[in-house]
Parts: sequence; C-alpha cells; structure tokens
Amino acid sequence: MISVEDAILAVKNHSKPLLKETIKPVVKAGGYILFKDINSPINMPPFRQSAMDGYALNLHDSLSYNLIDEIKAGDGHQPILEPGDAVRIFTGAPVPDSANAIMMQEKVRVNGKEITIEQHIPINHNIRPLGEQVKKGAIALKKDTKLTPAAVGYLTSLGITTVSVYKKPLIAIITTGNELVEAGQNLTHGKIYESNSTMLQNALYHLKFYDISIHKIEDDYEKTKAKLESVIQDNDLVIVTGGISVGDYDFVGKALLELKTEVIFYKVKQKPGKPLFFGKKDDTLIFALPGNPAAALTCFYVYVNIALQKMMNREIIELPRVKAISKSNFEKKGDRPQFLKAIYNTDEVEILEGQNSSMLQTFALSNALVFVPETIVKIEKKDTVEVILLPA
Ligand SMILES: Nc1nc2c(c(=O)[nH]1)N[C@H]1C(S)=C(S)[C@@H](COP(=O)(O)OP(=O)(O)OC[C@H]3O[C@@H](n4cnc5c(N)ncnc54)[C@H](O)[C@@H]3O)O[C@H]1N2
Ligand code: MOO
Repeated sequence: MISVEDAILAVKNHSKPLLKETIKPVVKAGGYILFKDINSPINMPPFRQSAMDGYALNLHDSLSYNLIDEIKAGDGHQPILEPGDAVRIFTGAPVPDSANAIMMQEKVRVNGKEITIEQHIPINHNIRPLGEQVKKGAIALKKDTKLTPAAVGYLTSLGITTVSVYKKPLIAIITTGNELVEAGQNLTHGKIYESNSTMLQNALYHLKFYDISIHKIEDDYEKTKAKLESVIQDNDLVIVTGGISVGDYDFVGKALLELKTEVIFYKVKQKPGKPLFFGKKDDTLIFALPGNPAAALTCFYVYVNIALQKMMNREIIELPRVKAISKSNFEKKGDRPQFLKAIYNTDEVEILEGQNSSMLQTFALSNALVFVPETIVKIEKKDTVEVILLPA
C-alpha cells in the first residue's frame, strides 16, 4: 500500500500534457490554452480613432478654429482640414488624416461656426494611433496563453472567429455493478440509484471538462474486460467507479491486468479511498475509484484533478491547501490518513458528523476536506489543521 504523498507524486509524474491541437470557435474557447501564436489580421484600432467627444483640429497658433464638418462613430468620410480648421467628432470616430489633435468638448466654447479651445494642446492629443494595441501581422497573443473572457473579447475585436487551442482530454466515466438503477426508474429490493456518474460528470463540468462519455457495466468479467478495452482505446482519461476491491464480483482490477495496463499504484493508505487504482495503457490514464460515492469524489479531487490539470499543461495542478482552526473535536480510528468532509469559513473549519465513505449527505454540505495525516490521532477544538479547499 502506497502513502498519500507518494500516490500524489505518482499521479504528477505519470500525467503528461496532452499537447494535441483542436480548432474552436472563439466564443467557445474560454478557458482553453493557445496552441500557437496568433497574428493579428488587422491593425487595432484599424484607423486613427478619437478617444473623446469633442473637436478634431488641425493645430495652429490661435485658440480659435473654424468648424467645417462633423464625423460620427462609423462614418467613413475624410474632410480635409487646413491649419485652423476644426471638425465636430465623437468617441470612436475616425480622425481625418489632416487633423492632428482632439480637444474634448468640455474645454471648447462654441459660437456658431467658430470655436475657441481653452488652451493649446500637443500634437496627437486624444487620438488613438492606428495599430496602437496591435499592428497588422504582429503577434496578438502568444502560444500557451490562457483564454480569459478578455482574451476572447480581444481576439474577436481583431475579427478572429476560430482559434487553435490545446485539446482537452476525451474522458470516459464507467460505472460498475448489478445493483445500479438509473434515477427515475423503479427501485426494487437490493438495488440502489446509480449516482457516481452524474456526480463525477458534474465535478468535471465544474472544472470545465465537457468531452465526457458515460458507460455502464454489469458485474460480468468478460463484459468488463471488453468494455474497458474499447473505452481505453477511445479516450485520454478513463474513470471507473466500483468493482476495484477484493470481492468475488469486483472484476475491474483483474480485467485491467489482463489488458496489460501498467499498474502505477493500487491501494493507498488513506480513508476513504483505500482501493484506489491508477494505471496507464498506451497514452490513456486510468483511475479506478472505489464505488463508495464519497470515496470516489474524494479521490477525484485529490488525484484525478491533478491528472486533468497536468494534461491541460496548467501550472496550478492541485486544489489549494490552507491552515485553519478546527471548530470540532475528531478522533481517528486506525492509522490511515484521513480526508474529512468539512465546512471552511475564513480561517475556521468545522468537521462534519457522518464521515462514512458511502454517505454523500455530508459531502453535499462541504466546501472543504480536512486532511489528517497518519501521525495525528486526535483533533481538538482550536487545533490548527490542514484544509483542502474544494472548487467553489
Ligand atoms: N474484504 C474487504 N472488503 C472491502 C474492502 C477491503 O479492504 N476488504 N474495502 C472496502 C472499501 S474501503 C471500499 S471503498 C469498498 C470499495 O469497493 P469497490 O470499489 O469494489 O466498489 P463496489 O463494491 O462496487 O461498491 C461499493 C459501494 O458503492 C456503491 N456504488 C458502486 N457504484 C456506485 C454508483 N455508480 N453509484 C452509487 N453507488 C455506487 C455500491 O453499491 C457499494 O455499496 O470496498 C470495501 N470492501
Ligand atoms: O476506502 Mo473506503 O472508501 O474507506 O470506504
């Protein structure tokens, strides 16, 4: 059995950036990372642009100017200004080539066709130069830039509609067990509603992974093997839940071995999630999470999340860990390090009652996991503990 720390390290070491390219519409590319530099197809701004509502001037020595025309945003005409001429102009409108400064209207007195400016202004005052943000052909955004909403807006402002980004992994979730029934169906004796797939799918959506397929297998060895083989072939990451412990009908481990999956680790000294399996076949990463729902979700946040972040080539690959003052007493049974469902609030944390790995009720209220290492047996109120913050 491997330690939590070594298991985390193994996931880090064996998960590699996917480095595959995909083309996305810019509007759907938020959160993705650029696969290549993007060169601007245009100058931005595409013309000399007024930064103010006011008057475009062809500067001369006097403060008085002769008003000859008007240009609104979107207009395309080019009045010719002699020195001493002015044109009424508005924010965002194209500045005529023969104008060399803009005076904001608050500093202008208007008397019919004659205007007087309050003071002299320097050349190019209040004019956004052609290509001020980016010049045509120059790099607009570099490879490996994460596309934030601002980046999506910026690329769209350059007229770009599709981008080349790093592909997100194709992910398969496989549930196992004859006892599982889909929610909405009749529940007969001995059956339970299948909930791990919707839970993990949601956790993945929350982390902005959307290319997910869901598969179900009954407790049958041949079917388990065949399904695992095809799903591993078609995906970058496979998350199995259940069937990984030692029962006579737990076929996942045996099938993975027979499929010649490289076992990176099986069984971690932790609670919940002891029977966690992590392996690799070709370039596909495989996690077999324990079937108990709270154990599956804990392992997802502590281990699977790292693999996902590494596959996306991100710098921050683990959930944040902070110290907090415990508001609860807790006594650990046994020596396995433990992840406890908890509510964290500004430097304090409450460890919840009901830590069983089959129970999601307390997880549903939690926003954090308290990590209790092997060496700590008892937590008392006011003790400082380590807290893993779950994605908000
Ligand atoms: N003799 C031993 N028995 C068990 C051990 C052990 O070390 N020796 N470990 C226990 C621990 S710890 C865990 S965790 C479980 C893990 O078992 P499996 O991963 O094989 O999971 P299953 O037996 O298939 O299911 C466990 C539990 O979870 C329910 N389940 C499974 N899948 C789903 C699903 N998709 N949605 C909702 N609930 C699900 C299932 O019905 C079981 O109640 O093994 C212990 N046993
Ligand atoms: O690992 Mo199990 O999740 O302790 O119940």
